[in-house]
Amino acid sequence: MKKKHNDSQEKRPLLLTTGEPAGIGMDVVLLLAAENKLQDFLRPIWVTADANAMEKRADALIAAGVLKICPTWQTFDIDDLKEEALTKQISQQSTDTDQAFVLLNIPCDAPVTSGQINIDNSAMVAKQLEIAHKLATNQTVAAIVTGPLQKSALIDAGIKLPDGTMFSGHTEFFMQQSGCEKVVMMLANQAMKVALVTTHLPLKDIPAAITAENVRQTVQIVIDDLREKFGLTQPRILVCGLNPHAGEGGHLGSEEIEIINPVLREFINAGVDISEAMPADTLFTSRHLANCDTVIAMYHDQGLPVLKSHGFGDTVNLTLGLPYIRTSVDHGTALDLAGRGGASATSLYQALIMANEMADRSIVNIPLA
Ligand SMILES: N[C@H](C(=O)O)[C@H](O)COP(=O)(O)O
Repeated sequence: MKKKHNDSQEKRPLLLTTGEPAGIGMDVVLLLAAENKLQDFLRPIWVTADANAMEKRADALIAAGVLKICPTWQTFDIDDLKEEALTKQISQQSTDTDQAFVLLNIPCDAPVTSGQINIDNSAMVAKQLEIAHKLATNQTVAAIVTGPLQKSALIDAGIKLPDGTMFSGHTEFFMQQSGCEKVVMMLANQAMKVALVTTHLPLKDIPAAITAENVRQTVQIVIDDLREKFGLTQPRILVCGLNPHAGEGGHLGSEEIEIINPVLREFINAGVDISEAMPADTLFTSRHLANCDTVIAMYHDQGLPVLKSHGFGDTVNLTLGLPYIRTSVDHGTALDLAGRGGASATSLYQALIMANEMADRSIVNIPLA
């Protein structure tokens, strides 16, 4: 593949959604901005938030002694701007390099109180995701980095996924908005990367979701994105079984024999460095992890507790298989810390670093027309 570098592509912004306004999404942006860490990225950082709430949160953090200095930013009302005009207007006006970030103002419908969810503001949270999706799809921004939202608040407000089903997370929202049949949730930190065959499902619904097609699509997306987004040309993958002891030869469950292993053997026979289903309890030991780039787990709480116990706060959540780059923090809204201090911005910083690296890699891989 021929390579080219394109200056305008390189300078495309990273779009950061602050998510739930009562949570710590704005706090962690302000913390990074005050430490001049948003300037580490050779790209503009665009942040979606309510402008008034952001100012009040900065005041609260200064009053709490958490921020020594108040970072400065430039605010744009995006409601008035069509996406095509947005980049032009912002790049014309944002000439002041002292500004830590560009704030895309999405007003809340109700006043924001730190730590207190108000479901009247859930539409504003959903709007952040819609705008992020639009700006990533039309390539105005190089990547989306999402802050935490409160899933229950969106559900209680009656906000649905694009297909009309219950809101269950960014992952499913961006998948449906993009028209993807399947995406893969992966969480990554220094210790390991864990990708999931199923995402936000009740435990009782998981066995039915472990189909040959789901396993096959998951593995293929993981392979493709490890190559494309992480630059791993020959990824080494270990796969958890669904049942204890990976089914103990069929005595503790048959999914491994009937569904999972036949699919994994297709990949093994095609030359992919991937295991058959392994007992999850021993897979996650250093002996196995030392020789593996990614673990594929069958469900959320099979893989993520192990990963988060090795680095909660330094972990990045990302969505594989989307037509754009999306990374995210590994934590929730931490309502008890909002506006008070105590929130850590390390996961957001790691999510920005990962999105930035992936965006740089995607420029190098743009084929010449
Ligand atoms: N499963 C995610 C985690 O453990 O961090 C979290 O629920 C966020 O999911 P979304 O990115 O789909 O909102």
